[in-house]
Amino acid sequence: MARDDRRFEVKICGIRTAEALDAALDAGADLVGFVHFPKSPRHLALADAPALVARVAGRAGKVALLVDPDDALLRDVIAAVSPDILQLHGHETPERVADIKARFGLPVMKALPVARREDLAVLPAYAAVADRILFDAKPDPGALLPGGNGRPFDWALVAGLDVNRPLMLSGGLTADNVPQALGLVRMDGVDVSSGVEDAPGVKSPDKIRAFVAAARRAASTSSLQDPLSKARAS
Ligand SMILES: O=C(O)c1ccccc1N[C@@H]1O[C@H](COP(=O)(O)O)[C@@H](O)[C@H]1O
Repeated sequence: MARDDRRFEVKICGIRTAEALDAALDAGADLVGFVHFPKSPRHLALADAPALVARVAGRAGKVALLVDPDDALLRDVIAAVSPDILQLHGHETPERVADIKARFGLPVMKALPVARREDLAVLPAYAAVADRILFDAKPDPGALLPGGNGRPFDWALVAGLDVNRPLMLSGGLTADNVPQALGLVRMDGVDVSSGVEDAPGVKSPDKIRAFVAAARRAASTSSLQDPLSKARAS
């Protein structure tokens, strides 16, 4: 599908409470993310997942976020969350991404950590097997979390990419900076966790509403911009 025909998607990630979920759904988020990673302050225990995700009731796509999961964990998370998309946010190789897709029959969004242009060398290999690509800031070596650090990267690095897959931007996005980000790069969607929180793991309904509105406004003008893409094409 050509990029212009795709709906711009807003994802609110790291949801653990009914209040946050309802805020995301009422604000019109397209995707809601549930983190299964015990080191994260946004970790959603499998036992708590079914009751929470039942509230989604088809109003948004459900994304299960995992970090280097083995097959047993994937099976358990899929049973508890019934996700529409698996988000792989670890060091999964392209071969493992293809293997997970084949085994579990769900679309996969692969997160790629970005700090420098060289980090994008792996993009073609992942774009060949993943259904979507998510760009996130590369964490510092030894960081506790591979994502969800509330940290932006140089968005210009992902401007003007020619990839036949939906691309999402994440990493330190907020209602305040998402217009600037989408003014610089054209993306198929944005993903946020820390930027809609009052404290790590504590979502703010007000910030969720503000982010969804700001992202939608910015996306509606972004397709006219992407100055770096235009400069590269000419
Ligand atoms: O949110 C987490 O705790 C998390 C844990 C492990 C891997 C990824 C995680 N979050 C994802 O990271 C990006 C950026 O988040 P932020 O907005 O900078 O906080 C986003 O895709 C989250 O889904």
